[in-house]
Amino acid sequence: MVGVNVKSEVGALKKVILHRPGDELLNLTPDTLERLLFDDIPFLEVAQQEHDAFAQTLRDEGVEVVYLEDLMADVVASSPELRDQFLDQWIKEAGIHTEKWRRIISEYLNSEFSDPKALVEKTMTGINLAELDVERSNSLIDLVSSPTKMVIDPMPNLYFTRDPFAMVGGGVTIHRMYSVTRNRETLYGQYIFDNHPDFKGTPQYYRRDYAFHIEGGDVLNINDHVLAVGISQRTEPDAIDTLAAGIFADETSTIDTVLAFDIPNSRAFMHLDTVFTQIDRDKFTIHPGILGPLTVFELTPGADGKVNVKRLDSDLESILEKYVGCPVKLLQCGAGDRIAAEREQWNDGSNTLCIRPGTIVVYQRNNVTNDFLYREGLDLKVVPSAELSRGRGGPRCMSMPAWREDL
Ligand SMILES: NC(=[NH2+])NCCC[C@H](N)C(=O)O
Repeated sequence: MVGVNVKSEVGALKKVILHRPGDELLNLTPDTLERLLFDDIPFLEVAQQEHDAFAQTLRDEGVEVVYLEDLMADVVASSPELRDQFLDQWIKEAGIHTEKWRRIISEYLNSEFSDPKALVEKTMTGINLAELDVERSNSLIDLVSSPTKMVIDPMPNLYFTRDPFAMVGGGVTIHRMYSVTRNRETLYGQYIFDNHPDFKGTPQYYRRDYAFHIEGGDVLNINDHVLAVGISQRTEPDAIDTLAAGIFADETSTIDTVLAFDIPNSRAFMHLDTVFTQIDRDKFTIHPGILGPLTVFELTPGADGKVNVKRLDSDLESILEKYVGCPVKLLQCGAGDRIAAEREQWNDGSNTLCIRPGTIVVYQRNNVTNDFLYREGLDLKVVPSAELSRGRGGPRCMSMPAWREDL
């Protein structure tokens, strides 16, 4: 399958991009957790088993699973120039600005990581000072620095492939991220969408060097005419304006309406998909905590490339009914129990991945919400989640659909 096609949240999933959590998780420490956006340190071996179970669940449902690290390894293997250019940029964006350290790091990578996939994985893992062959002179580093400090940070959030880029219809948005730590992740997407034979030529509606931040957890494809984007901790309204103008200007795109959902700015609700996902043609899961404070704006093409914006003064259900085109049902995380709702939302109870209308992947630990969805007639594919959930992301966060069948 070449190119991308994602014109809904629920059309039969055919191809998805994942990242198997790797040694980057071993470089999380209590001191860096907050900055690296984790709440605890996952046990890597079990996190990998859980992730493999997630990938197998998708394969069993006929989905082609491709890994970000393999796509990037293909790019690195395809040309020595691209490989060098990527490494230079990766070193620079890791905050290494002196000639001396650039040389030490690139020599280390070139001598120890000749295999393209090992090299790509190393760029994800980060580099510890102790790994580098630095002469132990009487320099200040030797005297006061810890020999085991990170020279280059890991990228532990990479297994949330939902966020650094997002498919919008037949195009892609490559993001400027909210946090320094996640901004480096988008390099892989940029190289893959610029160079990989399976993705090259896909229209790019947003680029990583734009000024405003936006993340894929906020981007929901309602149908081939309507895109929903969250205004959240991670996505600025200015980015949605820019994105809407880019989509409306592309003649190949059929999207004529962007809905901006203004959700409260908090860690628990970092993206729209942490509180709201579509699970069937006419059903959504929702965290009751956002129902009150939610405001929705409609963006449509105006004259001379401008974008018209209008505030929608009705409740969420009526808004969805209008744009989805049929009566909709909002199923609440926690099944009406407020404590269960908050507990399970924190562990991604309303963050589901739809495989086809009515069939969804959910985390095992959210049993109150899962029982409720089961009783409402949904077909649940339950995956283990004790370790993966410590990164604060669920099945939707851990997956980037590249191809869904049209509805
Ligand atoms: N689409 C999502 N909800 N992604 C969740 C990402 C979690 C990650 N630790 C972060 O804070 O960025």
